[in-house]
Amino acid sequence: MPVPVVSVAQMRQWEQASWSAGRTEAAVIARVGACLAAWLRRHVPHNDRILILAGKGHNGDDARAALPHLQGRAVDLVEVRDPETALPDLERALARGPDWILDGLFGIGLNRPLAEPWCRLIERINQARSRIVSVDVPSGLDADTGRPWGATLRATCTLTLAAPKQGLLHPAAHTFTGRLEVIPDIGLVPCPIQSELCWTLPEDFLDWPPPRPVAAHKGTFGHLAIVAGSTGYHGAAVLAARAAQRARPGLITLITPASVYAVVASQLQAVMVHPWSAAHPLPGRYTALLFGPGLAAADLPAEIPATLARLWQEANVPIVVDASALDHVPRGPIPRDALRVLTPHPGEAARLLGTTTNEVQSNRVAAVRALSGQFGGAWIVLKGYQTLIGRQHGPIFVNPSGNPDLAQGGSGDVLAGYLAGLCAQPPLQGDPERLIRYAVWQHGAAADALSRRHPAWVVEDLVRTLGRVAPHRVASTARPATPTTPP
Ligand SMILES: NC(=O)C1=CN([C@@H]2O[C@H](COP(=O)(O)OP(=O)(O)OC[C@H]3O[C@@H](n4cnc5c(N)ncnc54)[C@H](O)[C@@H]3O)[C@@H](O)[C@H]2O)[C@H](O)CC1
Ligand SMILES: [K+]
Repeated sequence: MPVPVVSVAQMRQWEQASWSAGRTEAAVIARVGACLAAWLRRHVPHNDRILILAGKGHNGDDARAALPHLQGRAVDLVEVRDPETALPDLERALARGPDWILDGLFGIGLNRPLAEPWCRLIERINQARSRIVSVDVPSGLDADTGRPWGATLRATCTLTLAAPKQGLLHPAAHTFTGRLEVIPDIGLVPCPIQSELCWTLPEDFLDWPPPRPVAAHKGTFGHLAIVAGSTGYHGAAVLAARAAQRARPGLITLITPASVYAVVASQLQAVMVHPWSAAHPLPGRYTALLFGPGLAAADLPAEIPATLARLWQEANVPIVVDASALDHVPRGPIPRDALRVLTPHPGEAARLLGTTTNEVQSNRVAAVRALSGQFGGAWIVLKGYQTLIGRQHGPIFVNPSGNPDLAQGGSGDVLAGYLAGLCAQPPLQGDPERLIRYAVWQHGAAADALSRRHPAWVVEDLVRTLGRVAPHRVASTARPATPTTPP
């Protein structure tokens, strides 16, 4: 289940509900310690030195509770109850050159500006070139607003407990949180809080996509039509088609302008390729349509935008629209039960909304709501760091996977193709919310798997890895998700 994004007050409410139901703080802290240690054992090379900084509140208790589970590792513990008296111990520990610091100085209990000695201590830790893993919140950050209370540790990774705190998702917080991960199960009662924003967990997909029926044949899994590519942009069509293959619909047909037909067709085998013709029956027998990647050249046949506009308003099969094709989607109502998905990046979202990229980025949730409102309640995938998925009403999901190595031309074409390949499959069409969340998560998780092995990967590698990352439970003792070796 995705977890809600919460305020500090809501987190306290959840905590209280747990204690009232008989859960104990001691048991929760012990479990948090075990989860933190499991994360460290998984990510920290065996000979690396770890420094645990334990503050005076429960955030410190959490960090301290990891210690018994790190036997056999080089670990120092420094208790920081007062910044001035702790300084000599801290300097001694830093002189030992810790590779990693587990930051348990302050969590959600920080509720006022930090005095000068605390700020100096925090800046001193930031200067020590260790990788910082923050427990719950980077120490010094206001977990509600995402702004520093004077000084804040700059974490490589923040392991937030039970649910992400709203301030951690604020753009101002990103340089302090580093990569944000959620440890969902710390032993509290089921979450009593509802929130507009929900955080997707890898374990949401442990049973998805469902197993294929033994007697299935290619007709079971639908037929995707992709309308993509144009002079100068033929590669986008090829990438989208190859990514769609990774989603494994029964059949894929790519329809591309005659000007690039030969070069596109020569790069694909299992995908059927046709030159664009207004006579080609759409939606015809297809079970989903993708319009977009590479439909950007000035000489694009005029019937393509017109066909998209007609199908968007009439066709009763799922339609995904990406990239330049977004400009041809008509505003207003869409057929009642037909799936419609738009996948803009912030620049495209700004163009559609008649605003600036900065405006979109400063309130991404509002941008999703506004776009969906304009386009008849369609699903919006607003790409970028922590991609958002949602509609005009209902929950908006934050995707946790992906990393800056995805910032390369073609990665959006790959997402659109993969997403459309899933949309085409009748056995998956009953749960569009999970389908879209899974496509976005898998795309980011494939990038993460590649980056763990080698950062210098290219989009063609992404296509090869897509669909191969197995979802896992966060902070379990199981191995992290890694792709299997491509055949
Ligand atoms: N939320 C949960 O369900 C659980 C959270 N856990 C962890 O506990 C912390 C919150 O613990 P708490 O003791 O309330 O607060 P902190 O550890 O963040 O420490 C606050 C500590 O510092 C004092 N303080 C506040 N502001 C300042 C300041 N500007 N200068 C100096 N001192 C300050 C405050 O008075 C307290 O003494 C949460 O983040 C989780 O890590 C548990 O795991 C249980 C479940
Ligand atoms: K912390």
